Amino acid sequence: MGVVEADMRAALDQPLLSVTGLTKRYGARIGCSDVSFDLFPGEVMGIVGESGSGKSTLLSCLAGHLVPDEGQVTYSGRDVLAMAETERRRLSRTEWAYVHQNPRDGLRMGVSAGGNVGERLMAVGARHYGEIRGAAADWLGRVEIAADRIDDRPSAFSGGMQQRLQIARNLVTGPRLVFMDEPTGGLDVSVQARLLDLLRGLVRDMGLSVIIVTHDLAVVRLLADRLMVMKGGRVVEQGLTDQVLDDPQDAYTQLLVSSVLQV
Ligand SMILES: Nc1ncnc2c1ncn2[C@@H]1O[C@H](COP(=O)(O)OP(=O)(O)OP(=O)(O)O)[C@@H](O)[C@H]1O
Repeated sequence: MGVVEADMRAALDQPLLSVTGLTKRYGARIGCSDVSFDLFPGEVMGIVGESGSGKSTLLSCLAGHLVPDEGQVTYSGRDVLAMAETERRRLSRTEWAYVHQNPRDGLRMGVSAGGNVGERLMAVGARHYGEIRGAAADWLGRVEIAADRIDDRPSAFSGGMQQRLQIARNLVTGPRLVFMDEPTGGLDVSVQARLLDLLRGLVRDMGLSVIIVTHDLAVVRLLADRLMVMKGGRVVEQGLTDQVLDDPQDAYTQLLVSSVLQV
């Protein structure tokens, strides 16, 4: 084995994100409690659980939108919670991305579709107008938005198109770690299926590491390598997605899986 290959193997053996004992309280109420897991490069982890189980709180703590009360988060060997705000912001613009459930929260509605994608490149230093527009056009194509819509504002787009635009805006800078909060929530079933297919292709092609929060087990079945089930702020079960869904060990997971099968 060559030195470069050995180095790459060693890097892949290290978790990209390592979380230990993460706890967030809202006064006396528990948001999430004692959450621990490792996420490896190129891995997709799904977080499922009923409403109020702590999924969004956990994702917000991981992405740096909320400060946890206890625990450790290490990204690529760096202590995220000890980072200066400027450094964490830089990570959020470069190596991380965050896809919101509501595209309006992740897009600038008053800026054209091309501008929405292009300004992310400018935020990481791109200056050449022709190249920025070229990259934006390329990314609109990758998320199946017609080239002649590049100058339209997102408010003129359907919900599914807005979500695809939000994904393009997030991925244009080539992040390594993407946080997704119910990315298919609020969309029609047929639109969801198309979006999921697109997401799956992008995740695979770009080798992305993803943490995806959803209440939809079909979404994790399709996208996630590993699955974490939450209830009352705690992780009740985690493991390989197929294993957890086909042979759930925890009583709550069994209920969750069987309730979906009965629908
Ligand atoms: N800003 C807040 N102030 C007080 N309590 C909060 C706040 N945000 C969340 N909580 C509480 O923390 C717990 C976890 O909520 P969280 O929103 O993380 O769950 P969730 O699994 O994401 O739910 P949903 O699927 O409905 O978004 C709940 O008991 C909730 O009431």
